[in-house]
Amino acid sequence: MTDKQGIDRGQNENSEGKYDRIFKLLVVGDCDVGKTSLMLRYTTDAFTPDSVSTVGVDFKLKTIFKNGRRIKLQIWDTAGQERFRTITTAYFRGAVGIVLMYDIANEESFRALQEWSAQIKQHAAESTQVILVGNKSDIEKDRVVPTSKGSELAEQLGFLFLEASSVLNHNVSQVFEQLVDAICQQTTVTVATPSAKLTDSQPALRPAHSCSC
Ligand SMILES: Nc1nc2c(ncn2[C@@H]2O[C@H](COP(=O)(O)OP(=O)(O)OP(=O)(O)O)[C@@H](O)[C@H]2O)c(=O)[nH]1
Repeated sequence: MTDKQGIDRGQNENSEGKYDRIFKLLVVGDCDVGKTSLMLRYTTDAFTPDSVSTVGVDFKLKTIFKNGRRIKLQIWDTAGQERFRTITTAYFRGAVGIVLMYDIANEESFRALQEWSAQIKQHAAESTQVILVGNKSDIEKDRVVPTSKGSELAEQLGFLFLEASSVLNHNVSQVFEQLVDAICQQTTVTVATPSAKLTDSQPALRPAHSCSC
């Protein structure tokens, strides 16, 4: 059901099935920090140790239930490689939530967060919620980024923060749940209409409308 302003108030159905809300989320960060693994662990509950480097972008869908509403998450996994940067930043537009990742055993991936946050500020909407994720918390012996450094940076940037491990399935669902909670707490979120196409050549959703979860 769509009201006069074109805002979806009821249940919609498109080729991806029924939903009340659809949120476009993006997973970004340097190469090899574990973006694909996190997305796959969350959407398929599987971990594949020999995952291949993402080329461009890819997405997976997952439906969750919140306050009796069916929320479809459209989770976009982006390539960490610099050569894909122009493509991946185009996908920031229309994202209501971003998972920004680094590897707790890779100092360079942590330093790169300054550049990633600058890209987010430049290309994403001001209302976009961001969660900083220190990944690979299972390899504590190789840790070079203390938890306190991660949480301090997140606080400074105004982002949520968690450490996670796709290997151990530690905090994986919490990453997405906390991000969705933050999105739902806002009064204005981007809502896709039933006609929104899930193609990788059409990354943008419809303009922001007021709604709550
Ligand atoms: N120990 C450990 N290894 C992980 C974890 N998550 C991913 N990895 C490994 O890290 C490597 C990179 O994982 P990917 O998920 O492909 O990383 P990515 O960020 O998607 O990489 P790009 O697509 O190249 O940007 C792979 O060898 C994974 O098996 C984790 O939580 N713990």
